[in-house]
Amino acid sequence: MLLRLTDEMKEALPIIEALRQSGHEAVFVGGAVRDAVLGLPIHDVDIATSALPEHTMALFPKCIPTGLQHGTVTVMQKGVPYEVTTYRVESQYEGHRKPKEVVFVQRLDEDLLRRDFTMNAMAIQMSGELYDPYQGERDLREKRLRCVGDAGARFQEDALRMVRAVRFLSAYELAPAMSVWRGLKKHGALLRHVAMERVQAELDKMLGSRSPGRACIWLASSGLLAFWKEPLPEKILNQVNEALRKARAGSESAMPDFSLLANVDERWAALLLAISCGGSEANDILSALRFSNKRSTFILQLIACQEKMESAGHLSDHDSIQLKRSWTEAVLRFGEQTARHWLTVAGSLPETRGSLPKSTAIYLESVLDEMPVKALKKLAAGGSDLQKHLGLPPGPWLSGMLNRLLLAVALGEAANEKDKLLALAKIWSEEDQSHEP
Ligand SMILES: Nc1ccn([C@@H]2O[C@H](COP(=O)(O)OP(=O)(O)OP(=O)(O)O)[C@@H](O)[C@H]2O)c(=O)n1
Repeated sequence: MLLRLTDEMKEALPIIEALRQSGHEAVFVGGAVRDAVLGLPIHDVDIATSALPEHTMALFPKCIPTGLQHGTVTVMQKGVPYEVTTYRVESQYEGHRKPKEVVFVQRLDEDLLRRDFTMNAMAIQMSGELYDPYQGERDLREKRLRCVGDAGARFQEDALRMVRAVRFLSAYELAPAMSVWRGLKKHGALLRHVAMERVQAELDKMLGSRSPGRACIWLASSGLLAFWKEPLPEKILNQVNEALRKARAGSESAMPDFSLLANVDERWAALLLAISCGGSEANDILSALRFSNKRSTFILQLIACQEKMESAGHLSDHDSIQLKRSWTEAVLRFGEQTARHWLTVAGSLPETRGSLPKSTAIYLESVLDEMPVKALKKLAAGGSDLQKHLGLPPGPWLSGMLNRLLLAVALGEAANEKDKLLALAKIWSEEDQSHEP
């Protein structure tokens, strides 16, 4: 079968030509080949070669030995990095305590044989000819996910492949070959040996793909969630499985509308909310998955913002003063950017999980646009102005007073002028003192 090389592959042709001129084989492999066969946009172009890493390095002045023990050299071509990996096989699985050994080989079909799925075990020559010894193209045409050779052996070699299977099933709308499904059910527990960082990266790709809702449902039916290295508390695991089981039974309407969310962390927040996780359950899941502080803070803030807005009620009642007040407090607490992200997330939620009606989102957006101040640093009076004016030493009262003034200005109940704010603070502080016992 002859394919048209994609533009990204054409850009990488000089690397293949140079390797071939020095007497080595070199071909395109991996996900780019799979996506090119499907006519989908391709991401990273990977190259496999019969050349040993030291030969590849000697050929290209601009290269980085990114994974020499695995035979991988990153070659820079017009500022773009390409992974060039020597044909290799791995020693057979002998239990997780024994590290696998990489052995370089001379033949492409041997290299393809060690790969996970038939659709990932194809190669494209520089002529555009497809090399497909394990019928990956036929499996793709027939919408089937099949392992290269024995599924159990492939999953034992690398248990993360079971999570990859779930991603591929959903992203490419495939059905698992019987052997793949049996393999998933039989070897799920091996996932306990996989570092959570790798699981997280795979789940990120899943959630970032075209059909995260379907992926979640596959994930639940595969049973893989029970076998994380960092296990989820039983209660949360049951809750997640139950929510995903409902989503499966009630079709995708129990899932967020992920197509509205471009950002993967917005998708995480929407998913966690859709499966009824509050802040503390979400925190447990994100820390088990080793999310960075920055990412989990953002996701947890989106969840906290939803909880705050839901507790205000009236999400469909624009005239509610309480709604405007809660929204203003939320913007000041979580910051303008997070509040805007929340509007998108809340609009994507299923109706059963407090979805934000479009008309309310438009109203809240206009409130936000017109808010006179959105952060403390924009307040016309600062902490030292207040201390001086009220003649009080610094203390916890100060931040309370500043936030009270900020809210009044943000709600349009006070002007953002220093003299007026100081006068207001004086009145409030006198009132507070008169109420003290
Ligand atoms: N656990 C794994 C990971 C990768 N591969 C092989 O290495 C290739 C490249 O892997 P990677 O870049 O991680 O994934 P892709 O298949 O390219 O998919 P995507 O780009 O969507 O992540 C895969 O196509 C597959 O042939 C494998 O056999 N087993």
